[in-house]
Amino acid sequence: MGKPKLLVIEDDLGLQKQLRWSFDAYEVVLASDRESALAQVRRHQPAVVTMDLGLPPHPDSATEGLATLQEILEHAPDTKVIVLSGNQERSHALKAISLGAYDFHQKPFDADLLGLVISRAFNLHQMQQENRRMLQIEADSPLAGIVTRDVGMLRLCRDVERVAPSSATVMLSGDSGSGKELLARALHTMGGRGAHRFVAINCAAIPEELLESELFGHKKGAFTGAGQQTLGKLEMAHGGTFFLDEVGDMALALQAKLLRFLQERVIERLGGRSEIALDVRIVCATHQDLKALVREGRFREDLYYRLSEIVLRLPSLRERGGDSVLLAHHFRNRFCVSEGRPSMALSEAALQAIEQYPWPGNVRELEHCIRRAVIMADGPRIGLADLDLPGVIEQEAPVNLRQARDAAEYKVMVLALARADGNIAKAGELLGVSRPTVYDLMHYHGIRGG
Ligand SMILES: Nc1ncnc2c1ncn2[C@@H]1O[C@H](COP(=O)(O)OP(=O)(O)OP(=O)(O)O)[C@@H](O)[C@H]1O
Repeated sequence: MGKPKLLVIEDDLGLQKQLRWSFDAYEVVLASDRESALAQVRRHQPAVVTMDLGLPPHPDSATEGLATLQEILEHAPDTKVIVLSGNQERSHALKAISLGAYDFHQKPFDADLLGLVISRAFNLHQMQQENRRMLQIEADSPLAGIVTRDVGMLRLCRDVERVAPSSATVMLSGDSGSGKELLARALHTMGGRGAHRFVAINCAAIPEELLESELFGHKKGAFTGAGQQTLGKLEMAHGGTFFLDEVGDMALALQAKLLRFLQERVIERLGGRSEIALDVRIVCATHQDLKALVREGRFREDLYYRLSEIVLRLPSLRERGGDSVLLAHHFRNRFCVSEGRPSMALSEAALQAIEQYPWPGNVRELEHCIRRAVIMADGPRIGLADLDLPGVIEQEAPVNLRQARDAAEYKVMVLALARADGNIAKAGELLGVSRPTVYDLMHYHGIRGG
């Protein structure tokens, strides 16, 4: 990726150069009047612009500058325009802000301070662009609540749309936290059962001896402790959808009862005698290889075929190209709102780590990680350390003497060249070194001549 583009609108050539020297972290493009400024905006679409209000043909008044500002914002309303103004022109600067300028800064400019304002403007612009993209992706979402750009996931969402109106029993297979319940809910609402209940049960989380009454309900006194009649979860889901999570963990005896329900669509409460007919759509999920369990004799083959009329496999998060970063933005937006924090950005290092981390706990792990980071981050930026990812260590500030010297030398070079207005001989005098040494140093630090 190239450097971000900064447009400098300034008719004083000396100042133009000075700004370019000072902000060479950006690709600085220049303009000296309204026409060239608009041409540069159209051509480069810079995120941030610094502008002098006194532009030709009326360098002594703010009219031309304010008109240029208005035209830039009409053409590219997201552009962050920073107005550079003299002390006596405060009212003009305020007028510029009322017309939509992002900020103003007094001349003569202080490179460090203006640098901060510019960098904040770039961050804000980037965040606004990301949010806009996010809203668009959410609006384009193939299924409500599902955020993805991955081809495999998009195909899967289309499959969900297709099977939702049918009465087929669907099995969702995929790693833990990959979104199986989310898809089961989509099947429920899109299958025309949304007015009724979606009831979920996790077979791995409920002790074997309780699971039967959880599923089928019981009559008063059906077993010790059964104080009153209780509806089973299947009955509660009448008219709606019943989601059986981790179905591979169900004990064999109960598997037989579930099979009977799937064949006859009636239940009998524990301790009861009458049969109750139910209209329930069954969706089940597993992270295990059920076929292998069938081979090992731990899962009934006939039940397996009943449950897997249609099998949909969810890719793990690391198989979905680009989705981890996309979801990180999505969760950051969501948690900034729910945790009452102002908008926050994810740092470049954090985004890189998110992209590279394998996410064994899938979307759920990412969701928890971003929630924690939103709560714990000190400033408006989520850094690598805030993510607290196992095995990812933050690069520390250089303690190496050579690196520290290089950094200091670079800073002084830029300053001298700016003061000397790009004149190499003059910069050499200021620095106390010869012209060829200035050239060498410029070459070494990758500083371009102006
Ligand atoms: N594509 C997605 N877009 C947005 N949120 C998602 C997506 N996939 C999953 N989530 C969110 O991630 C979390 C975990 O998803 P879910 O509970 O559906 O996973 P699961 O596969 O059913 O997990 P388990 O197997 O552990 O029960 C939920 O909060 C869900 O809303």
